[in-house]
Amino acid sequence: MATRALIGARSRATFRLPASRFLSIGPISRFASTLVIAEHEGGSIKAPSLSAVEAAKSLDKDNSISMLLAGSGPSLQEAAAYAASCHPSVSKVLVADSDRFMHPLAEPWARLIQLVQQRENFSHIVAASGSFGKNILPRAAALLDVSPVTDVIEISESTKFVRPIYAGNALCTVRYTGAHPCMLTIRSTSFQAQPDSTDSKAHKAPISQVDLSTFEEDTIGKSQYVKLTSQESERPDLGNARIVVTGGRGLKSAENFKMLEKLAEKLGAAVGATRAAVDAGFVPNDLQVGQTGKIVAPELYLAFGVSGAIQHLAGMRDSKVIVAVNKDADAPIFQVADYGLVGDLFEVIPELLEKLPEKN
Ligand SMILES: Cc1cc2nc3c(=O)[nH]c(=O)nc-3n(C[C@H](O)[C@H](O)[C@H](O)COP(=O)(O)OP(=O)(O)OC[C@H]3O[C@@H](n4cnc5c(N)ncnc54)[C@H](O)[C@@H]3O)c2cc1C
Repeated sequence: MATRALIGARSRATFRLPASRFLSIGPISRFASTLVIAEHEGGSIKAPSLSAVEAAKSLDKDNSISMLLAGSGPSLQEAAAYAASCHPSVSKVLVADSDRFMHPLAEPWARLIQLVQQRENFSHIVAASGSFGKNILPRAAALLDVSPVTDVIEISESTKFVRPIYAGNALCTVRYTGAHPCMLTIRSTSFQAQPDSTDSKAHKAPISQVDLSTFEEDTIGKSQYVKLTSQESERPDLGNARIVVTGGRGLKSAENFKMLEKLAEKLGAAVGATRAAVDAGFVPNDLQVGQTGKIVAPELYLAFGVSGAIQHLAGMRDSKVIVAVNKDADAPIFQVADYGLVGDLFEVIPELLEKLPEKN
């Protein structure tokens, strides 16, 4: 192997700013009753929505948590049955069954949230901060005339939240003093659902159908569902993977990314990429990690040929262990890495592939 140096100086300091007022219209006064907007697939609730329930739990110890599911067909009913027993803190499952909600378009979903809120008057509405929640929640907030608090990573009181600002370089504490409902998107990596909280045997919440007879179509909605393009892969989902193997511009081509895919297969890991790698067309943009991509916090994050720009760090700096391989000893990624290897990735990856056993 060529000469390499191991360096490992981790400094992931973030500044904490004092609490600031987010809005000042009038305080939320009563106990929390929270609506969690849930995303479902294949008859079960997606993991980030379970994290949203976990976050809702921290709003108030007496919080009553309802989950809203929408869609149509047998998979919706299956998901509703799953939702009823997916988490002991869910006290009710609301189901909106209509072809309008077949696809996650913001317009009909936002109208649905407005309708449900007008009837149930929840104190809080929470969704995970993925593309689903980020698409729907702000529009619903506009219809309800409130300002959402986004990307919450910590809840200390029912109206006091911590969220990252300046691409994750500072943490800001905000107090929501607006009108009902207080609407939040939460980072699922900060509210991991506990394994024992998904015990399906002990708990069954009641399921009720949302009456859609007064549902108003959004007449100004301009988006249209065209098609879903998704990659068939046995690798874990990037957002929830325990190990993430990320490649940057240093990989140089789409062809070279295949090495990284092999490594991910051996490690049972998800593949991630920097924006530069995505922009260069090496991989599709759903693999992008960072400020404008996915936020991940796996147990192990391996970065190959990644410089460590702040916009990339914003998406992975909370990973438990960070390993970086870069030929430039001054690359900023080494400032957040627990283990750093100064070396050529075109030597390191083949050597790793050779030494790691095949996955059973
Ligand atoms: C508003 C905004 C939002 C952004 N959002 C994101 C985001 O979400 N995610 C994101 O990633 N970026 C984002 N960016 C872009 C970001 O600023 C950087 O440009 C990008 O992260 C750089 O990607 P990179 O590290 O792959 O490329 P580079 O910065 O070009 O780094 C490539 C690295 O590879 C190393 N290298 C080269 N060859 C080898 C080799 N053979 N072996 C080992 N190492 C090698 C080099 O030393 C270098 O450090 C955003 C930028 C802006 C302005």
